[in-house]
Amino acid sequence: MTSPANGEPVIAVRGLTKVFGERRVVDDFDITVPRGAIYGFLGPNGSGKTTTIRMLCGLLTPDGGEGECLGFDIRKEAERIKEQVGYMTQKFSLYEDLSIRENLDFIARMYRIADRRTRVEQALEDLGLADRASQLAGTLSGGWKQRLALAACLIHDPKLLLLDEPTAGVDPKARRDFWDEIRRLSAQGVTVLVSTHYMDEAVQCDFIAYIAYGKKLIDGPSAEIPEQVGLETWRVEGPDLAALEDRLRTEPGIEQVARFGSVLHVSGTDKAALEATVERLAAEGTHRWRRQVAGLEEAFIYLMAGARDNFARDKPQGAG
Ligand SMILES: Nc1ncnc2c1ncn2[C@@H]1O[C@H](COP(=O)(O)OP(=O)(O)OP(=O)(O)O)[C@@H](O)[C@H]1O
Repeated sequence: MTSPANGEPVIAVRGLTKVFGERRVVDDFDITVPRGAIYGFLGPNGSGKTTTIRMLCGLLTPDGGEGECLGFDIRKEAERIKEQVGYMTQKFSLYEDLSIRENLDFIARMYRIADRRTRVEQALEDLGLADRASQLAGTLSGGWKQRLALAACLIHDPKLLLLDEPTAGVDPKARRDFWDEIRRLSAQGVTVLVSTHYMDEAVQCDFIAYIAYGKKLIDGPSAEIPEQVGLETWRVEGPDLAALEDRLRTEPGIEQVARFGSVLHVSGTDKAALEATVERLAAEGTHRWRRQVAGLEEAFIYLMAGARDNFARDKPQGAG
């Protein structure tokens, strides 16, 4: 069976393009995903993340572009790709009137898994679902539904997981548990591509691509994203931060004020303008100012703040 060797990327596509009507919803998109990586897709609603994911796994035929996923041609060998991909969609798509075990058994039958019963019991154990195996899927909370959905898309041992906003609407504790599971899978060599709107998920990714209006605006290892965004950041602490926060938002050179506990992180892309403002405010002597290395958190807040729902209007505005 063809499969990418260790050093080869699991996904390598170039110029991926999809047009719906007159809209180019994915535009000349390149992406390379190394084996075992957790790769995050960030971007506003409607920026083309789902469409890209669907083209990568052979569910949608691109109008332009080429490449391989899991060593198979995304245009000509879509069926082979689907066999080895676990795809978790935004919408819960399992049977609500079947139990957890019955749902997994059904999926295992669809994949014609030889040792079906053992595999289902194993999946129940691995995902911590064994105690609830008889519970109807429709009666599960959001976090448990999502765990079941993950178990279902892992049942055939996929090499690549495509997760489309897997934790939307799930509470932070369930989200952390989910991510522990993703890390465990990644450590076993499963490659994960995940789209998200959440900062706490973005910071878990090894690589990030930021997408707006179907175009990839930024991508790279997570640690390099802040530099690419080009934010200069200062931290400030002292009395009455709420009032200071309001004031800072009107000062020149300050594009973002984010609160982290008892400090504010103040950022901008115009270094000189920001420094002039900081110097002036620091001279007042009421607050302590210190230069701060911009992290992924600041970069993420900056990117998402600039983003609006794509295609909500005809003309692009404020992308990224
Ligand atoms: N089958 C389709 N026919 C026509 N337009 C479509 C189709 N599928 C998606 N679109 C449009 O393409 C654009 C990109 O949608 P897509 O779902 O890929 O974005 P997304 O980044 O995943 O958004 P979200 O974060 O909201 O899921 C949207 O404007 C959407 O309405």
